[in-house]
Amino acid sequence: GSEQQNPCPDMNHHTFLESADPCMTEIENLTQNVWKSHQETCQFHVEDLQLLRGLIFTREEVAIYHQKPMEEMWERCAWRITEAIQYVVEFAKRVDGFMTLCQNDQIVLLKAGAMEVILVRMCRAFNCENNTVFFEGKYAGPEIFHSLGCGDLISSIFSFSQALSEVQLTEQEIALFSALLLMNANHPWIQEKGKVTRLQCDLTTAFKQLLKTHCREGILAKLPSKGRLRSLCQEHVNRVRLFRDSHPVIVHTLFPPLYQELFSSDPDSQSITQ
Ligand SMILES: N#Cc1cc2c(cc1C(F)(C(F)(F)F)C(F)(F)F)CC[C@H]1N(C(=O)[C@H]3CC[C@H](C(=O)O)CC3)CC[C@@]21S(=O)(=O)c1ccc(F)cc1
Repeated sequence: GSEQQNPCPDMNHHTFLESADPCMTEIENLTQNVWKSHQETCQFHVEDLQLLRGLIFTREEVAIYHQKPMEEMWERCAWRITEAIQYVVEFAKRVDGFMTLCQNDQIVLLKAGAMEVILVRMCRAFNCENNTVFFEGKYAGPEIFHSLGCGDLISSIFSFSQALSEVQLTEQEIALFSALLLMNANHPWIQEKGKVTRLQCDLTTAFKQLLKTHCREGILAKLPSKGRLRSLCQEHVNRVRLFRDSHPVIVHTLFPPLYQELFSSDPDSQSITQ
């Protein structure tokens, strides 16, 4: 009879949608919102980064970078990471729910997670075929960062990007993974733990739902562990502090304020979400 065709005979089409599991559409809306926020706040579109892979620094250009003093190279990278941080701040502000958090929690989450999001975003600008990354207009191998004087950190950044690019994350996966890296309710300084936990759990549901829909659950085992990302970022912070302590004047005059706040030690430095 008609019951077989229509499992809920007493509901016509539109009431069925309204009575469908609301959190399902909420989760789908959240996925769309995070994906859109990511697309709007990346510095480069992944298609452009792919197209530019043919543009690689020549040996002569690399030699010029090697002649640059350490301070200049640090200042160049500092500006670039400050720029990247500003884009990540904008990403966070566009993720549904983030702006409902109190100012303190927004700052704590960004200070703890911005660098991790930048490292995940970096894998879009990384070419694992020749171990190069997009930097200042062309693709460069690790040797171009030689004058920074932190070869081990650079090689760990490159091997991290190598491992992550093998997962071949889609933009949607990068978007949701990035949002999850930021929404970490377990951070000790969080004041409204409940609100961040709710955001974290909705984003986890959205991420799991996305992976399930695209039969991509297998990547969960290949994603960098929280510990791996955290230790890499901690290594960054230590290096930057090391450089800052040995070049106080440079850092306080030339380094962008946002960079100093992000890498500064005191956890309650003023807001970075102006
Ligand atoms: N100052 C710096 C610094 C700056 C950067 C990184 C690390 C550091 C430190 F690791 C250092 F210096 F020690 F190497 C630091 F400081 F964090 F410790 C990694 C993310 C990079 N980055 C990107 O890859 C962007 C991310 C966003 C993406 C997009 O939105 O499309 C475009 C590409 C932004 C800054 C940048 S970089 O390009 O200067 C760079 C520097 C070293 C390196 F080995 C590779 C790249």
